[in-house]
Amino acid sequence: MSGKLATDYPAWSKLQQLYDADHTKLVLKDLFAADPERFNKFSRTYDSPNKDVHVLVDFSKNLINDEVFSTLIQLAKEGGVESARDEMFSGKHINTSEDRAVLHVALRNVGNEFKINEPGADEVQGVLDHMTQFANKVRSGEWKGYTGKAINTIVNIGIGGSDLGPVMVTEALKPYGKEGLKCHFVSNVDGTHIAEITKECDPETTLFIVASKTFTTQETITNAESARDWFLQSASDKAHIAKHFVALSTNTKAVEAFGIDSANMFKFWDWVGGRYSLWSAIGLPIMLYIGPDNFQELLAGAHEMDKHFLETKLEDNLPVLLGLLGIWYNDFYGAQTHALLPYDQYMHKFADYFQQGDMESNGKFVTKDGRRVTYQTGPIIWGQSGTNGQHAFYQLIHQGTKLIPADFLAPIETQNPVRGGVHHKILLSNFFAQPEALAFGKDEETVRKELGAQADNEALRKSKVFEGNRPTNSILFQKLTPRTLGSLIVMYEHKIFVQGCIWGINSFDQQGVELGKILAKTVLSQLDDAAKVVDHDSSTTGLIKHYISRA
Ligand SMILES: O=P(O)(O)OC[C@H]1O[C@@H](O)[C@@H](O)[C@@H](O)[C@@H]1O
Repeated sequence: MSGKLATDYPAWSKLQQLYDADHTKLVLKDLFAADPERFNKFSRTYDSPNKDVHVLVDFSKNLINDEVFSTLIQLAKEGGVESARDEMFSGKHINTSEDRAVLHVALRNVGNEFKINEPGADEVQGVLDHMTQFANKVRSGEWKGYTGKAINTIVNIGIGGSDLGPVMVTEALKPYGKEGLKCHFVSNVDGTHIAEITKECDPETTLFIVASKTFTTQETITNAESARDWFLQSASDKAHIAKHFVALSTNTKAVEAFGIDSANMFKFWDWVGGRYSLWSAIGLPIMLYIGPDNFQELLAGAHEMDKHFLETKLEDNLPVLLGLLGIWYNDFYGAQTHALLPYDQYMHKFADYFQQGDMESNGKFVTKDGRRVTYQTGPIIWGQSGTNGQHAFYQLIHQGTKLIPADFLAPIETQNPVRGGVHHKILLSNFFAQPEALAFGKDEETVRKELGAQADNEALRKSKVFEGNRPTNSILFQKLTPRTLGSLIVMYEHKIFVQGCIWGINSFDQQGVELGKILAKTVLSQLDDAAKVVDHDSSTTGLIKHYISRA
């Protein structure tokens, strides 16, 4: 990356000029009327080499014209997206603050197509084999618990990147999950989480997966210790831990100190960021649930999208296009948020997953060379599955005062063609209608006609107007298979990369999560005695003392 500010690029200045001069003219109704080819011009299809992943990205309902589009592409060129991408794939230490390579692409390097020399990259297949052997044993019932029974419940204990990926993917790929195998996820340090989950578990048939890159995360270690206590209440003998606890980590010493046999540790490497780790050993709960073959499909779909990102020219490159469009709204229109709206119930955790993926990556105010940015960086990511969102927050997207660019995602084929597919047709009709309504709205004249005798009621009339011109991407994919999901996740991963590159920030550290952790440690040491509560402001002191006085 160049160490430049985004504002240094001529294309950035040109985009500002285009926005200032033209944004009032970028009216979707007019742009579509003026160009019958707009859909063809501003949409792209992606087909995987063997055609089993198909994705259509329609970005024609964005507030762009030819000039804005070509200037955005120019921005990607000037911003060095291509060279930064090549540096990432080659293993250069682009995570500069931690002096690390960023090689999640090495975790799904199916067929070893990319030549990667980073230490550890040659161990990826060995760990996958280890995971596969283990998953096969558990899934077949060969792996026995301490009383000789097979495992029927897995509990992943992890947080952040060691939780959200496996949660999202196991939910998304439920149709591929092993029947009779229950998957639970404990993340929150709130004792309620582990207490409620263990109520649903039988110690004789439960496998705990302690997932932590560092193996020092307070929440995870606390939950793992509580799970171990709960388990030993029944199993008594510590020797039984080996059959019921495995670890996913980069920290062998800490895993052994916890009492987990290193033979039951699945390793990964410091060049795997937490929020990019579901492809690594962190994916073990996914593999246990959907099986090694489907996990391999997930990796294959991811790898194919990596290749697309690496080899496709910028104008046709899906992550690049999504990234640039996001910058247009984030930095020129002043949009604060971006909504992810999957019309597939199985993807109900998709927005949660990319909240971490995007916001922990690009929520940064200094550039890689330590300068404060003078522009907006990462957007607030939010959303939920359609059609639920429509009956909750779409009011604000349609008629609120904020611009909320949104991605609509939907499968052409449903996994559940209930009553001959009637549900899916209704679902998809909403998927098509909402972006149409957002783009074209409803003007006052139309409302007046519809209202008839009531049209003179001005307040009523105005309340029914939809201004429209609200931008969306519509992303249609064939079916939510493991391979397709792998491709979709990676499309968004690299979108985040493209944006971080242009903003000149390090998308791969997360210093912003540290301060709160340190302060919490200090507070924890003071919570049992009011006399110990020192060195805080009066608000924090008051709150802690109030708690102590009533606890
Ligand atoms: O996997 P471990 O090390 O427990 O970290 C879990 C999570 O911790 C948070 O503080 C963040 O830094 C996340 O990026 C990370 O995924």
